[in-house]
Amino acid sequence: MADLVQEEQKVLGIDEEGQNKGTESEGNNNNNNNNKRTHLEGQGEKDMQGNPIHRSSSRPQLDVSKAEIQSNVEDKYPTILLPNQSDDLSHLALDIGGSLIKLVYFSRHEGQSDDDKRKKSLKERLGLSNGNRRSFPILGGRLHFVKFETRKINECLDFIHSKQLHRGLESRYSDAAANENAIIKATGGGAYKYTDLFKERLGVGLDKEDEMNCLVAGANFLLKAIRHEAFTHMEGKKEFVQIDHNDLFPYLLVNVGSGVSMIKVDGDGKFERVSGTNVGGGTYWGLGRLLTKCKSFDELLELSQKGDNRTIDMLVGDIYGGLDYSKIGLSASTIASSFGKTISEKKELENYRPEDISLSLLRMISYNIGQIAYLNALRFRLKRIFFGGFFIRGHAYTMDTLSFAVQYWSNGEAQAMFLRHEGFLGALGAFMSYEEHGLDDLMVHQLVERFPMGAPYTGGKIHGPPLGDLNEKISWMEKFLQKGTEITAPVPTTPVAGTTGLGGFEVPLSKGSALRSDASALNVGVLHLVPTLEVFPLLADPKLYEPNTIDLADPSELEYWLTILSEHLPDLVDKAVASEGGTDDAKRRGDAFARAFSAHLARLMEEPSAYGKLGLANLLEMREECLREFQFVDAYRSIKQRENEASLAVLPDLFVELDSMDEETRLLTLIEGVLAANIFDWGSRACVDLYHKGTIIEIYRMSRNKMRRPWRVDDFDVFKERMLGSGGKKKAPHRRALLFVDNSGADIVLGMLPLARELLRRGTEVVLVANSLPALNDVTAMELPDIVAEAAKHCDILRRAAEAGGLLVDAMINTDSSKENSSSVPLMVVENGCGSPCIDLRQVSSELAAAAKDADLIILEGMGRSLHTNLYAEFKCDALKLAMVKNQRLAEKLIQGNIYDCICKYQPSS
Ligand SMILES: CC(C)(COP(=O)(O)O)[C@@H](O)C(=O)NCCC(=O)O
Ligand SMILES: [Mn+2]
Repeated sequence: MADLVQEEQKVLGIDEEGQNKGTESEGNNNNNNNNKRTHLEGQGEKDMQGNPIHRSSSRPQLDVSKAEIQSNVEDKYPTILLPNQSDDLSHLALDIGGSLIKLVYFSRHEGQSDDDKRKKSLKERLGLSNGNRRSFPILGGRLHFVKFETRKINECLDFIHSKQLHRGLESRYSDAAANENAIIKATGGGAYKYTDLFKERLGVGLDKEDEMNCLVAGANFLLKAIRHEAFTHMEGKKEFVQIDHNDLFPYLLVNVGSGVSMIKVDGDGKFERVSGTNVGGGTYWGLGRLLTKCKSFDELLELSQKGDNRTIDMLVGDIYGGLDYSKIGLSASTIASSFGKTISEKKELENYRPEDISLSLLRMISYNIGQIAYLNALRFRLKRIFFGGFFIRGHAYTMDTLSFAVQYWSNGEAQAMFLRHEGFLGALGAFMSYEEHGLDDLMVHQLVERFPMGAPYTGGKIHGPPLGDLNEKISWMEKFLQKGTEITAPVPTTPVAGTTGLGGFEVPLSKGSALRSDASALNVGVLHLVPTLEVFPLLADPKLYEPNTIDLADPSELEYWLTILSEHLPDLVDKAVASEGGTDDAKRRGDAFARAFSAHLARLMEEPSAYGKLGLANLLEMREECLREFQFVDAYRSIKQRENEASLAVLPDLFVELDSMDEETRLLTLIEGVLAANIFDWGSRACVDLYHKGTIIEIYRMSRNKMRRPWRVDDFDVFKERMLGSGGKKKAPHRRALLFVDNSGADIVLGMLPLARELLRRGTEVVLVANSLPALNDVTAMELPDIVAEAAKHCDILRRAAEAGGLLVDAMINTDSSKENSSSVPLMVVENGCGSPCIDLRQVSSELAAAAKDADLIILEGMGRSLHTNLYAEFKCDALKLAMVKNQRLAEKLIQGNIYDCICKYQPSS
């Protein structure tokens, strides 16, 4: 296959037009639902200008038209869908501290689309029952994390009001009209201090929740529900840690606020404050302010970054004439006495640099806290210490100092850890105290964190109200062109020529400069709660499963892939804009998308762990999500259509050719066909270049002709033996095969469908597993029934199987068919629950999980699903991984081969 590169030159004639045709702009249908909100009336309540608001009831106004119970009859607590409910119902909780107000709010977005109905009826027909799946009190939604400075509390109130977050919080059980009963759960001192203000401005009361309770509830939720929430921080290096939920308790939670609380946590709601110290964040800030004249805590912290504490602290070396005190294990650089050097010198405060003072103070307080924390861990035999509280603030030096202290005093036995959402522990805990949200039951696989534009500026930093609707986002991105570096955010710093696309990403000016003192701060995304997601049941051991093959913690890998994604951008933007009819609105959105995605790339370049532990799969998904955020629904739709049509036109010939072969030759030809057709990949730079040089069919033929065995990874013979038997001995066919399909066009039509047909012919049920949402040119579960229906016109096997599987009903060809009256094993389609070129099998759709129950063969196809992710995954059943490697670096790294080499990796169930 390697000489395909030379072969490219010979192929002529394709152009990549088409993506502009047949598509219409869907316009910029902003979802600014706030405007649609029903008018509420009430007595005595005031709006933001102080005018009375009239409300008809204390409850949120729901549009219950077409309400439907969504569950099986046997479900005890059925969920009720309100398809016409126009806006989110929200829960809001607050942690009002001395310097920051933290908000956690929940928004619900769910409706039953036609596709949901299709899936439901398909599942019923195929008997894919919900099994023992529970029903959920929440339908799914999003948890948002936002911060405001307490001194700007009015901004916070405006934000709550503009998003109407205080509505829908009234008791859901009572019809009482009195809005005075409306409450928001709140913790922190400000919950007491600002009660009247909230009542006056928003007409709601603050229901105070105990701070300690909230901290623990928040920490427990995060540690159990969020993957890689915790991280260690040593010598400037973050490492995310996966904590086993069954081995979480007990732990020590050290909350470093103004003072310090040390809490031994033994379980949910089970904790005890075992110690504390009055020397904490308030001490640092108070002393620091007096000694340095700094105006803010952040300013003081920033100063410390440029400090040298040796001018202030007395070191062991100062006492021992530059030598270590090795007898008791103290090096010359160990601090013997914080601020000790100042006694012997005849200097006044003005003679010391504020930077050095700040650093000495920081080290003094952090070491002290670290040491007391360690002693308490020792006292109760706790091996993990989690630090949180406003003093930490993701500040690298503080974390390093605390870690060093714990490591030093415990001789490496205990470990200091930090939490990505540490600033939100209290608010989250207050949120958890609402009883009816059902959040405490959520599990890791039901949560997906996403980083929309706006999240970096709300969750991670204080920037006032986040960007709400699309138009706001676009104009905000446009402002960067004018404002450039003035805005403290991870954005490209220079305007880019051309209408669409950015040529590359630019890293904001250096770390530690005035521009960004928070370079190492972590972003907190929006948590999507998807109760229907499940762990793929056929994973051999979910605990050992790691989807990503490439480790982006390796800086050279990260740089390579960020650069690749950046280079792809202009082309992707062109496709996206064309897919929306090339209108001015689409161009504007395209530009904004390019800037937004470049900003993410730049942020990652600057701080690789800014978004937590990311693999290549996450990066590729982030690109798709970013497109969706700017309302590019399906950038490759016309390319997909065109390639489907071209491939379907030659499919009958392929069937004839295959049917003339003996079983063995046919199986080989089929696998060759899958590998060859995987070349149609619009996500690969090399392949896209190739498409300029030939028609779809020419490229497919050429690729087929080059499919000489042995492939770079070639387990075909073992697979063949399982399929066809050996030495005259036949083997029972597989019961059910799950085929994880990849691209549209030749890949699905000339590759995977013929393979599915062969399995069906042998009596194996086939489930085609496709994306729930578009990603590059991948075929989606929505698109598949039509493609199958078209293919079935030329093939009885497919037709009968598709009828048996209910697919032709979906494609509206034969509405009378059912499983019972067909003699064939069924061909089915299920969605996989994702919208990315890769697949993380820890989070798949419930349909797929249900379909997997009876499966004894899985076939993963394509680079995204079987190379970038899952190459090393092990399964409980037979697994075949098929892909063409369409990237030179990856080929060299993973299979010591070349671009266009193929893998056919077969792993029989053990
Ligand atoms: C995005 C992809 C994983 C899609 O591959 P597929 O799963 O369709 O085989 C792949 O095209 C890819 O890794 N592209 C980026 C690298 C490159 O342009 O070479
Ligand atoms: Mn693909």
